[in-house]
Amino acid sequence: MLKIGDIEMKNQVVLAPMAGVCNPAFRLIAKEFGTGLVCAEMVSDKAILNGNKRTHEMLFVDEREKPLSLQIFGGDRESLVAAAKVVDQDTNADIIDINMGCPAPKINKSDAGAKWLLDPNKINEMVAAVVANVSKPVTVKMRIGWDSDHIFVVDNVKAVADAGGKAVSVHGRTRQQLYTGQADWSYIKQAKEAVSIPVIGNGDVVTPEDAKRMLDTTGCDGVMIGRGALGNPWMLYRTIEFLKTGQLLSEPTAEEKIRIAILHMDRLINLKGEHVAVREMRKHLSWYLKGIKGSAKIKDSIMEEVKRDEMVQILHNFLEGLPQGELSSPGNELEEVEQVCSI
Ligand SMILES: Cc1cc2nc3c(=O)[nH]c(=O)nc-3n(C[C@H](O)[C@H](O)[C@H](O)COP(=O)(O)O)c2cc1C
Repeated sequence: MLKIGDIEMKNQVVLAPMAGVCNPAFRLIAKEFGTGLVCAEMVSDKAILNGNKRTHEMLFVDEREKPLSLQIFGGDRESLVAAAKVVDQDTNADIIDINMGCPAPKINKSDAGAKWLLDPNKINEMVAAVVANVSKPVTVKMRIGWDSDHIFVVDNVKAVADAGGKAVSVHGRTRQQLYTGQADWSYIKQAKEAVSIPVIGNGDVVTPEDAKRMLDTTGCDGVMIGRGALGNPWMLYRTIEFLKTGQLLSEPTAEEKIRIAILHMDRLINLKGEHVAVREMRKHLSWYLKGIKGSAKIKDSIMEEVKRDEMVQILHNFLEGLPQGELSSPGNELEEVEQVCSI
């Protein structure tokens, strides 16, 4: 089981933090699909300290999302500690996570994200300073290293553990790799063997079988899923069920995908208003529709749509035009979904 500090997750499946994706609308869906721990998108320490309205919204945590991990990033110890204190005292988050994996040049230029990976001593001092100033458990999410010549993952996870960090997530790629190549899970195994705090493995888990293979081959305590869950929160509950029972549930029907996509859009509208939400939803809809035969022909109209009701109409018209077989496949997955999730 996955336990971080005193917080026990109900399973080992973790939704990865994803900027532009992991807001309360999607996190809640992931939670309703059974996910043990959901992570919020990263928030800048400076933005937290400046306290603008948008950042304040990013710190909002719905009671139903708990346990939830809220991730902050920054390159300066003082401001990271100060931002962590705000998250500790003023938010409903359960865990404070520090980003040490972001490869964006703009972020690395200010010594934040993956830049930390070059110096285990700095990591140790910074994590210790955050831990000393907050009461919530502190965790770190990192890549294995900066580039193939600077892979300090073992020293870095030890630095986190020695500083009082309560868990570490390891994405099996270097900063230089960005998202290319394949995540190297052997480093996740090395990390797990180096520390006694929980290690959450991450990188290229796109099927329930991948998740089991990662747990079995690395010995990690939890499995973090990012891109595999985009437009596909079923991946999360199918993984949970597969790990629990060994049973591989069938994929959702087109009808089910569209039902959840509309629920996602409506929650996003509640959160951000129709103007922003419908535009933001375009990318999600293209993910939800992936793999549904014939969906390419509505992609253009979705990309241009600005109104919720018209978007729903496009989706319903598309569904009506689908042959019966596309609506319900042989497995009774609608029933399976209802059993597993509460929506
Ligand atoms: C759209 C997107 C946004 C991301 N944003 C964050 C983020 O805010 N914080 C973070 O630590 N990682 C972020 N990541 C990295 C993921 O958390 C994860 O480490 C990476 O996608 C590898 O896992 P995967 O193969 O399961 O996708 C992001 C990834 C994607 C695709």
